[in-house]
Amino acid sequence: MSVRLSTSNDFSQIIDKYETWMFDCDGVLWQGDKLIDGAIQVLHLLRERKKKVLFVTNNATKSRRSYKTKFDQLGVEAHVDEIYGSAYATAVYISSVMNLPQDKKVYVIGMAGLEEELRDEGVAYVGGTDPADKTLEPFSLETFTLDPSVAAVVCGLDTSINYTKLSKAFQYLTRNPGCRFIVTNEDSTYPSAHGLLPGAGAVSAPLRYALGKDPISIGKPAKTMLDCIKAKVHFNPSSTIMVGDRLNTDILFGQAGGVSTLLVLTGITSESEVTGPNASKIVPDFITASIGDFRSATESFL
Ligand SMILES: C[C@H](OP(=O)(O)O)C(=O)O
Ligand SMILES: [Mg+2]
Repeated sequence: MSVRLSTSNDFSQIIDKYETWMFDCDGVLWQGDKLIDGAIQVLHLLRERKKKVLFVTNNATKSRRSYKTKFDQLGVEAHVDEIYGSAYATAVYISSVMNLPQDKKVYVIGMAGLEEELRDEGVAYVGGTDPADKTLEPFSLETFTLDPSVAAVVCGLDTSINYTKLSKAFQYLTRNPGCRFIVTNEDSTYPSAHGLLPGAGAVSAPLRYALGKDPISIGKPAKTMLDCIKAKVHFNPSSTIMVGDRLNTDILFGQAGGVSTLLVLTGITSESEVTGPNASKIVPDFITASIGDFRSATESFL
């Protein structure tokens, strides 16, 4: 059973216990461009207490650099080397784990942030934000020229997803021998400031269905994301806590990495999913309504 945090003493004890804090972003720190109440103060408090702060997001629409800009615009202190996004982890996976040969490239379904991370890792790509693919014209297989150097299809959240992109991806995956199918993450939904929208998993779902094949998924809960963090940051799992709003990504990710987990209820997961009669089998160590609740920890030091 999860421990429900409520008193200022509960929050103080958690702060004392954990040295490394991994924060999910959408649904924990913000919803779209709207900050969660108290997030700035709580992050400030953790930094004051010399905690290590990391941001671990499945949202692949932004690169680490563009996340830094978002943090700056929202007035939240963050440094590029603290930010781990699934776009970055995907680019690192392709360049350093898959070792994509220099003469090969990937076909991208995704946005500018994913392209930026691929460029930074020296991965050549086609598709993505190319205006030629951003069309509502019917796709013509007759006039399509298959690029034999495409060795992987990478799919992330793409708010301009269309039939042309899906068809091209399908052609590469079925006609280029050995072409790999990689997704940045599989979140079924995305918590915008105004409510839920289809997530990256929903964007790649038509391809999975058409191919009858599961992709390699890089983001939480996959170990690939954790390996990417471990390659750069040293942390002791027993004094690390993962704070997230989704059970099957954030909380599973934390559990797989052997770190403690805290669920907040400002994003995807509702209270009934953790406490109701049909509660999920994924049980976080701690639950609180919002990250802002940690502000009350300051009260116990007054
Ligand atoms: C919602 C998720 O981002 P995260 O919650 O991991 O920051 C995503 O954009 O798929
Ligand atoms: Mg989230």
